[in-house]
Amino acid sequence: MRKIAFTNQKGGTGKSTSCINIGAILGNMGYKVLVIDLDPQGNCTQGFGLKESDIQLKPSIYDVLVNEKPIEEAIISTEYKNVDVVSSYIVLANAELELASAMSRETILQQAIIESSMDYDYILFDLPPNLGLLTLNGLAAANEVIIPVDVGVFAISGINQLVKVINMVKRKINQQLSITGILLTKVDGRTNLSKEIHSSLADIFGDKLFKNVVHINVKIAEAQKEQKPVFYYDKDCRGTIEYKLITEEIVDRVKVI
Ligand SMILES: Nc1ncnc2c1ncn2[C@@H]1O[C@H](COP(=O)(O)OP(=O)(O)OP(=O)(O)O)[C@@H](O)[C@H]1O
Repeated sequence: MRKIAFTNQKGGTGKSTSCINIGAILGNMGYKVLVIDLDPQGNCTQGFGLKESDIQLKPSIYDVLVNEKPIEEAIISTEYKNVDVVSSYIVLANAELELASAMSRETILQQAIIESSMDYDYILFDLPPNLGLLTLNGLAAANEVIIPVDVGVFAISGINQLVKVINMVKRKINQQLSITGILLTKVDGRTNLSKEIHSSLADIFGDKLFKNVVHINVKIAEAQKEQKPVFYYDKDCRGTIEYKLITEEIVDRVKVI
């Protein structure tokens, strides 16, 4: 079972978009996929078309973390092939405070997954835009990390800080964790800036930088507004094609420990 966390403490870098679209494409390829939404904004939950009425019928990730509900009880199936979701909504924002004095608070999700009998090919975690307790739980439960980087607002200092946190989690709570890839999102093909950033990230991260990138594509944003993965919104648009290429890279990528 591959467990991949999408993380970047910067907001709006394409974490949810990548999680939704890569999850949908993996599912369509025949892999069994669970998407765990760890962001109180619930973008991934909504991105798979789940409505408040679907969410209220089941425990959410909040109940798994704070109320010790077994994670299997929080699984909701979506209308998209092979994709299930553990949902999140705004109440999850309280978890940071409510768990502040809990025992082993960074590894609650890791334990919940270990204790479950879930059988997925891929678990994808959408993490919030900060380096708090929810992010730590995601990094502790995953064994791989993908860092979506918005080239338009890129800052190397932010990536360096994130890599330090990932290394700290690896040393202290999860030796399995490794960076699978840096994914450039919202690339504007008309500017040289993207090319410069691509080559400076390639110098630092070498093979870890995905060969494929995601360009700015209006269909991706439209699909998200319609609460659908772009693959199911427009099969032939550039956004779908690029996310398919990236998903193939993820499937083929040999883990670098
Ligand atoms: N390639 C793209 N082309 C056009 N719009 C995009 C693209 N990728 C993401 N977006 C849009 O950018 C916005 C932010 O994306 P997204 O929600 O995936 O970022 P995030 O990193 O998950 O954000 P947050 O940090 O707030 O959780 C969304 O409105 C999304 O539709």
